[in-house]
Amino acid sequence: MTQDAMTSPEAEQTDEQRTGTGPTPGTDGLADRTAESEAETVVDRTIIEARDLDVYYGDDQALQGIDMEIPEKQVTALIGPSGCGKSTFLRSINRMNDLIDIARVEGDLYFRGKNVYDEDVDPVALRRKIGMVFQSPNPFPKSIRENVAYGLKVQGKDENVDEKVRTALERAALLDEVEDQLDESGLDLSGGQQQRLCIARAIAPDPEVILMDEPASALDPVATSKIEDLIEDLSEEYTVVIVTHNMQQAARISDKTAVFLTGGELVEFDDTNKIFENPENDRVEDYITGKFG
Ligand SMILES: Nc1ncnc2c1ncn2[C@@H]1O[C@H](COP(=O)(O)OP(=O)(O)OP(=O)(O)O)[C@@H](O)[C@H]1O
Repeated sequence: MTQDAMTSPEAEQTDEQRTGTGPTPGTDGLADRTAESEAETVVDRTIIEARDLDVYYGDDQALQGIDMEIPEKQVTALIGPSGCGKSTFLRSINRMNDLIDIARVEGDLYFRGKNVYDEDVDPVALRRKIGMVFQSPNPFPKSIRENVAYGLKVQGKDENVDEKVRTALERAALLDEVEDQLDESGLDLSGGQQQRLCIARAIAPDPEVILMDEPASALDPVATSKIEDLIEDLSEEYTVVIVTHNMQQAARISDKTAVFLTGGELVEFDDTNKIFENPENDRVEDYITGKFG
């Protein structure tokens, strides 16, 4: 998927708006971060948990029985050969697969202990807590300021928009470069700057999780390096889950690595050092050492 459906007007229109009254606070069925984080401060706390998750496209099964616990405020990389289901898993976390007619999900996917597939979860609200950045930088054909302010306006967060825009640009390591051109088109920026603008757009509504689907694959090495530094910085504040084809990138920036292999199986999930230095599974070792894939 190349379209930034997470933050696009189409995504807001396509999704059915549902108002939930679940067991957790709020009207979207989802827990409130402040209340939870005050209650508990545990290192390596799980924020996303998949339990026996299967995803099908029509009759074809793309993911098989995935079990995974993703820790809060760390970088988790999803790696594996083409077609093994990495993007499908990423999209299942914030229900982007809902937008694909033939996609069907079975099993459980919890965000802070709440199953995101429960009836009372509003997928649009879920995507505000779990933002997404795609492979190709795709700013709207609008000013830099409007690009970042988009998510805030949709939510009716109209107060202090300029300040919030600046904060998001600063967190995305872009403010210094664009401070004097906030009213110029986002499309006039370089590819790397456009991708950081898309990251600023994703973080402006203050999500808890940022999903990234090969965010640097269309960029040159210098721009890639900036995005990698940024991802490491972002993980102090956010949970980052990133799909990458680049094993060196996964090794450089992630804390945990999940290795998917053909058939949509999660073969190994562990600390990144362990996966790259001493994997348990022979097929993972073969993949890491380039014997296949
Ligand atoms: N929208 C879709 N409709 C039908 N089948 C799909 C769709 N998206 C993915 N698939 C299929 O599901 C399987 C997993 O695809 P997915 O894109 O999740 O894998 P991936 O590991 O992210 O691949 P890549 O690294 O090439 O992006 C593949 O067989 C793919 O053809």
